[in-house]
Amino acid sequence: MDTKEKYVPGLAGVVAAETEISFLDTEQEKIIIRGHELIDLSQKNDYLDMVYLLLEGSLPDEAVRSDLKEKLMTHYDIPQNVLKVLDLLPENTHPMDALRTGLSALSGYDDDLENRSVEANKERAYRLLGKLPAITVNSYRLINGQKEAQPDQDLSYSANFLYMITGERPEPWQTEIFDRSLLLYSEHEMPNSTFTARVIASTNADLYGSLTGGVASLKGNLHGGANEAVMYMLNEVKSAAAFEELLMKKLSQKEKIMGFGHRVYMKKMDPRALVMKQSLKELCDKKGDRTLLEMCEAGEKVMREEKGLYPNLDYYAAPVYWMLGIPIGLYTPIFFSARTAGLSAHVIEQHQHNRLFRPRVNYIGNSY
Ligand SMILES: CC(=O)SCCNC(=O)CCNC(=O)[C@H](O)C(C)(C)COP(=O)(O)OP(=O)(O)OC[C@H]1O[C@@H](n2cnc3c(N)ncnc32)[C@H](O)[C@@H]1OP(=O)(O)O
Ligand SMILES: O=C([O-])CC(=O)C(=O)O
Repeated sequence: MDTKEKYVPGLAGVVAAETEISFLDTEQEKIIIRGHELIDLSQKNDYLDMVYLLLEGSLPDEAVRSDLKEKLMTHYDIPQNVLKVLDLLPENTHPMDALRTGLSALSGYDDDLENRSVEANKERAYRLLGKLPAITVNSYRLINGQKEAQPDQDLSYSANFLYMITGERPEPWQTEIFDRSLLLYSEHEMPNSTFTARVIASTNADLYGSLTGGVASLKGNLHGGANEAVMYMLNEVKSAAAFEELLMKKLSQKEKIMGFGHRVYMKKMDPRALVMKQSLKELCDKKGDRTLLEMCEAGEKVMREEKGLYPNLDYYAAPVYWMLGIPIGLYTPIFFSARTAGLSAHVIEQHQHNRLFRPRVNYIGNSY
C-alpha cells in the first residue's frame, strides 16, 4: 500500500504560516508590507519608518519618528566583553559568522530573557536594532585587525551606519541611497531566513536564538550571500563585453549566476532590483562613469536571452554598495542588519500565535 504523502522539494509554494506582516502578491506584482506597497514606501519613507511599521503595525508621525531615533540611539553601544569575544575570532572568520557570534553573545546581557510577551520582544528588537550597526561593523573590523568604530550620535540612523562603515560622514544623497537599500532589504514575506527564525521561535526559543539561526541561513549564497558573490563576479572583469563573455562561460559550465532568479519571481524582475538599478544609475552619473551599470545591463541581457532569468535585489544592491565604498565582506551582514526588523516582527508573531513546527517525512530508506 502506498502511504506516501505529497512531498514538495524545497517546500515550493507550500503555505507555512498565516501572517499580518507581508505578502508577495505575484498577480498584482506588488510586495505588500502591513497593507502598504514596499516600492511606494521606498519612494516616500525611510528605514526607521519601516522599522516602526514592521514592529508597531502603522507608519510613525514626525514626533514618533524622532522618538524612535532617540530610542535606538540609547542602545548604540555594545558590551565591551562582546567586543572581546569578537576580537578573539581568527582573521579568516567570515563576517557573517562573526556577526552571528556577536549577536548570539548579546543574549547573556538581557535581564528579561525568558519574557516572550509582545512588549518585551518589541523592546528587545529595538535594543538589537540600535546595536546592529555597531555589531555589524565592529565584528568585521575586529576580524580584520582594525580598531573599533564609534557611532556619531549627531547623524541619522542610516547616516551613522554608513559613517561607521566607511569612516567618512556621508553626503545626504549617499545616505538616502543607503537608507533605501536598508528599507528594501528589511522584509520579504517567507524567505529561508525568516522561515528558519520562525521554526526556531516555534520551540519557544528567544529572539537572539531565532535571529542567530537567521544569520546562518542568510549567509548562504542561494540567499543573502548572493550579494557579495555578485560583486566578486563583477570584479573579475572590467568591461560589459568581458562580463558577457564571463557569464556565457559560466553558463556553459552549468554554473548558477549569482543575483539572478528567485523562488517567487522566476519570470520577471524583482521590483526591488529595479529601484536599486535606479540608484546605481544615480551613483554612476555622479561619478561620471557608467561602466558598472553597463556591465550589469549586459549581464541582464545575457541572462534574459540565455536562461529567461531576471535580476533579484542582490544583483543591483551589490554594485550600489561598491559605489558607496562599502567593503564586500559587509554586504551580507548589512542585509541581515536591515532584515532584523522584519525577522523580529516574524518572531514576535510566531510567539503570539505559536504552534511548534514539526513536519513529517516520506521514508525511502532500507525496508524494515
Ligand atoms: C535576496 C535573496 O535572497 S534573492 C536570492 C539570491 N540568490 C541568488 O541570486 C542565487 C542564484 N539563484 C538561484 O540559485 C535560484 O534562482 C534561487 C535559489 C534564488 C531560486 O531557486 P529555485 O526556485 O529553487 O530554483 P532552482 O534553483 O531549482 O532553479 C530552477 C532552474 O533555473 C535555473 N536557475 C535558477 N537560478 C539560476 C541562476 N541564477 N543561474 C543559472 N541558472 C539558474 C536552475 O539551474 C534550474 O534549471 P534546471 O531546471 O534546468 O535545472
Ligand atoms: O524572498 C526570498 O526568498 C529571498 C529574498 O528575496 C529576500 O529574502 O529578500
